[in-house]
Amino acid sequence: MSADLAILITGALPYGEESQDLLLVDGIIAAMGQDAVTHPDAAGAQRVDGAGLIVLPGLVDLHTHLREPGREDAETVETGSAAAALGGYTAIFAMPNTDPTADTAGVVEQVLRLGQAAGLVDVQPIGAVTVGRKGERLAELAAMAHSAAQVRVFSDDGDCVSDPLLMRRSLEYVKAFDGVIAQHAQEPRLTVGSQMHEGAVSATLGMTGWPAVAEEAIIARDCLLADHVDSRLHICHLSTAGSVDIVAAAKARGTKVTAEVTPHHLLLTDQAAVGYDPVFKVNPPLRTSPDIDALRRGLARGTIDIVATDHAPHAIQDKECEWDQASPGMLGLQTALSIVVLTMVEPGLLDWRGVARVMSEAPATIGVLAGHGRPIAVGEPANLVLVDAKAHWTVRGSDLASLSRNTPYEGMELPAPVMATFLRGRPTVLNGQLVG
Ligand SMILES: NC(=O)N[C@@H](CC(=O)O)C(=O)O
Ligand SMILES: [Zn+2]
Ligand SMILES: [Zn+2]
Repeated sequence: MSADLAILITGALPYGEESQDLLLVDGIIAAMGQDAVTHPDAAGAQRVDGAGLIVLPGLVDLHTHLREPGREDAETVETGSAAAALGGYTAIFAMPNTDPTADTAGVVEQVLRLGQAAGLVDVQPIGAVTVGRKGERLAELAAMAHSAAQVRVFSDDGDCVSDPLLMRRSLEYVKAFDGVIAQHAQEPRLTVGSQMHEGAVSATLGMTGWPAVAEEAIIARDCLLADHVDSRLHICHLSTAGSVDIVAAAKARGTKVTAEVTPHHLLLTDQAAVGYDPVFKVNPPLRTSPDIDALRRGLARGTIDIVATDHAPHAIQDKECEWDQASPGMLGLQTALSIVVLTMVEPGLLDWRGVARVMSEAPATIGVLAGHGRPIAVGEPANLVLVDAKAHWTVRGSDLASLSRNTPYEGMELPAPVMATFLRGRPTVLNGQLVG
């Protein structure tokens, strides 16, 4: 019997290593190398020319904002899924700061089903820690965990779970189902009215600052809490050199803490604010060059576990306005891999195995997501991305699949465009374009 769906990728380079053919049959990597060509399903397979292209496991984003339900003018599950597939992702975790908040089994199941209907990536909902993300009482974490969405990651992202007792209780609670609390580390009292990083540039511009200590104080507290109750803690969008040191110290004493950095915090600094263009307004704010150096080194040596996009689409009227009125956040899904290549691979800080680790394997492990972040090997799910490491592309917000245009990289020429993405052996992207 012949296969329903067979694809032969010829001459591609798994992890940037030696050239091989890969045969994908009915969602699985059926054969590799010489066996791929002699396999009975190879003759009838659709051929994809992979000559010279890097093959990685499909990317996994632990931190995406889709704006559905509630702000479908800024992004929908479908448009965000398209941006993700074009960026090389096969799975994304959707943050719960929607309207209504994803704090019940009903809402997380709605997001799950919208993702399945779009069918471009696996959309895995994140549940809110507290009801309405108000930081007052715990949401029904177990109901979300045991729902069809099988939520394992919980976060009040956009806001910090600042009450230490609620934070402790949530950490203890999610242990029952191997859950993790993903903390947006921002001490609210130290960041009242903050607009950008507190430092020399904010002083010159006369903007209210968000000091590094407002992030670091919460990370230190939560590492101690996670250690005390022996639970899993994940730190969202870590942005300062001091935060890297705190996480390194906590890991050294055995705390179950993991951490993420965004592409924009690996590249951009608070200097970007001098033109008062709100496209550069983001939480946590863009920091300084020494912070960037520490983040890159932290990611290279594993103190920081993953890169997550914090893809945060915002409608034009929420971004193209006065800086202090603008919503914080920037697009990330379609540019993340290119920025990681620019900031980590090209300077020699990370090889392609390292990229697979920080953008696919480790995020899937932290989020307890089966079928993603798996090795490129026979018998494994065919979730794959093909990247042209020798080519470049120019970022145009108007060309991106997102409904919003708030990319901080407008007009920049970036390396390593995504050429193809496969979700369970089916192409979602070919020749850099969405399929179907
Ligand atoms: N990162 C941001 O600046 N904004 C995020 C919220 C968040 O990640 O804190 C958003 O939802 O827009
Ligand atoms: Zn956040
Ligand atoms: Zn976020």
